[in-house]
Amino acid sequence: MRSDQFRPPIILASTSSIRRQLLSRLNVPFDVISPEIDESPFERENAQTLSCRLAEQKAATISAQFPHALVIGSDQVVWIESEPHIFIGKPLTAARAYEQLRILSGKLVHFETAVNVQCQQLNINRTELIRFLVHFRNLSAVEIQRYVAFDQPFNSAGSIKAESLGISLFEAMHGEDFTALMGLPLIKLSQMLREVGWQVP
Ligand SMILES: Nc1nc2c(ncn2[C@H]2C[C@H](O)[C@@H](COP(=O)(O)OP(=O)(O)OP(=O)(O)O)O2)c(=O)[nH]1
Repeated sequence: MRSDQFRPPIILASTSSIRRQLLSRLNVPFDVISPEIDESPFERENAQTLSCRLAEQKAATISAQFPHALVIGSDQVVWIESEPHIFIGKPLTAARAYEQLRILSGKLVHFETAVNVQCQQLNINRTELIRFLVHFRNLSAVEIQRYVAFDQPFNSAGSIKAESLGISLFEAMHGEDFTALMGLPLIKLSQMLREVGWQVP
């Protein structure tokens, strides 16, 4: 699509404040509408399939109501290298954040972040999955307590805010896009938006 053609309005299908902050970095106008979907995994569903399916479902829920809009959905699934069928969600409380970080201490942890962009009217529907790997340090109980009290990562899958003090919990990290670790892969999303005619930058 040429960049001077009709550009559908953008809707971010999310309840996540960090996703809203991240999308704002791309300097495109957008609205935010929360999708109410069941995020439970299917029987024997792996992390990559789950992440892509939920990102698509979130966007589809909003796209059905606004077929003319370009809807963005995203989902992140976190799992430990040694236990691929146990998914780590958002802790929601300090106690569960503390518990999660005790489990993640010293482990190799995968953050699978999918992003879906769809527009019914323009017959667009594309999903990309960006993987990010974090090797957590061996964390003491006191370090975990101090961290949880400081960052209060209750709405972050895996109980970390990597852009904040969470980075001090890492031994190493590997991935092509740090914003994918934070919850919305902006390098890939920028490319997807350009391909449907949005000028980013
Ligand atoms: N601030 C921050 N948030 C993170 C980080 N890593 C993950 N998150 C957040 C992004 C998402 O809001 C959340 C991952 O959970 P979900 O993918 O289920 O999204 P959530 O339910 O929060 O929002 P949504 O499904 O989009 O309405 O964790 C991080 O390093 N920093």
